Amino acid sequence: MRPRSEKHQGRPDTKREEPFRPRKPAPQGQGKPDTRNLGPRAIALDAVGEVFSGKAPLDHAIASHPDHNRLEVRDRAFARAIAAAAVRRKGALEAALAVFLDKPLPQTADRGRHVLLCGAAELLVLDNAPHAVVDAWVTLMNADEKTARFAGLANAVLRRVSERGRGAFDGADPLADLPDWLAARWAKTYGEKTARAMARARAGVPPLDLTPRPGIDAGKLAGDLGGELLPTGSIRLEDAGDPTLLPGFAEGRWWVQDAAAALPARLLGPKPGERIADLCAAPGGKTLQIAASGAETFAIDRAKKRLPPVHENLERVALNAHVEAADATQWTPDAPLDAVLLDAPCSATGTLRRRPDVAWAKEEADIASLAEVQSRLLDAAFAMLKPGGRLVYCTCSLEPEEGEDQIAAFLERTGSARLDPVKPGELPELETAIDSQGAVRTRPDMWASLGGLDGFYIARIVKG
Ligand SMILES: C[S@@+](CC[C@H](N)C(=O)[O-])C[C@H]1O[C@@H](n2cnc3c(N)ncnc32)[C@H](O)[C@@H]1O
Repeated sequence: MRPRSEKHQGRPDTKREEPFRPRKPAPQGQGKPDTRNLGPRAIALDAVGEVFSGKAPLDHAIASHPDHNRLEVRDRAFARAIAAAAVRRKGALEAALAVFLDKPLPQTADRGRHVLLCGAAELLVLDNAPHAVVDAWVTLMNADEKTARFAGLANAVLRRVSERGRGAFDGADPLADLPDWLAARWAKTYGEKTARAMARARAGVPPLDLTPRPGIDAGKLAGDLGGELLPTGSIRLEDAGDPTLLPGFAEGRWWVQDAAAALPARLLGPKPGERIADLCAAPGGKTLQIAASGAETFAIDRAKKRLPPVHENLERVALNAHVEAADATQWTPDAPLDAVLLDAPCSATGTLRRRPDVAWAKEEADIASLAEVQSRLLDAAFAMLKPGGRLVYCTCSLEPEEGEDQIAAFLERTGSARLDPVKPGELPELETAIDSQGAVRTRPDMWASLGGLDGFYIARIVKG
């Protein structure tokens, strides 16, 4: 299974990026622009502006748009598909546009540039009908006095992109889709070749991964769902549609969780009767794994507003946990714990294939401040353990400061801590993800033939 192109893709959550054909092409009227049927595109355009200016994450920008609630569900999905494609493939789309632009639009013309980007995204990523696409984006360019002067240019450029833009788009360097600071970082950390493979792997929208509830026949469930059972136990589906409509959702037979995100709790190895804390728990994917083992589970998260999904997930899957809103650096258990899972807040650069906007919501300086938070959380988590207790630390980041460097510094300052190396048999067909210390580093370009996986760092530590 390979990563799919955007036109066939879906997100891991309940929202999907789906192919879309406008019901009716926007009319080619003269004079006052006709903005009928432009609602989803206008929302996508505003959302792209919010993402690139760092004002809001993509889903929030779309859902909080004043016109969002007026759209049918199908049109909301269309708005998201356009905006996500424009954000995900920014560099490649700009490369295709540049071929037909004598010079770039001025720096002051952000909105005009975003019109071209969204139009090109529809043409080259979503493969929508060129005539309707060009008409709609030219009309939108014309509809705003700040961009109207570029309407003629948009018409000419988007037409040419639809006819001859494919080569430049397909040939573009995938690293150009990322903010410059992140592309440079990945190249420095992993080398140009691997960094490019990582960027390429996040260019397509990933499949949907599910974690089956323990005790369920995962092979049979995979067959029932038309999916594939992955070597580490997750089930992978392509073109799954809305997960809440899939068989077994309501009965709690599985939950949505990237195959890499399912590894930390598996490597923790929770056992019935153990007392285990999941310290940064919301929305609760790893809490469910721990609770399903029969361990007494404490799900702690600082963000109270992120806790309702934890409760809803536990209820749907019919599992129990003590759920509490608390800062994990302040929270203390009644008695020392058998194990702690710390899925620390991070830059989330490992999840770009699922959330392409994440790269634009962060700056390089954020990594150092997040690393400080992670360091405090690590110390607090370790203090909660009884002697012999286990700590699994993980982040969905590809940055060493939030992974390898973080754990090296922790082991250096904590005499009673030792790394418990992950054994090859614990990660079937993913043995290459185990580093020389016995920690785990997954990357989006791994498991290429199976459809890739998110980037995670995972270390298992024992208290001496
Ligand atoms: C990566 S997410 C956790 C995802 C979750 N473990 C899962 O698998 O569904 C990080 C979480 O850390 C929480 N968080 C950040 N700082 C925290 C702190 N000091 N104490 C507790 N939770 C914190 C955030 O609210 C966020 O929900």
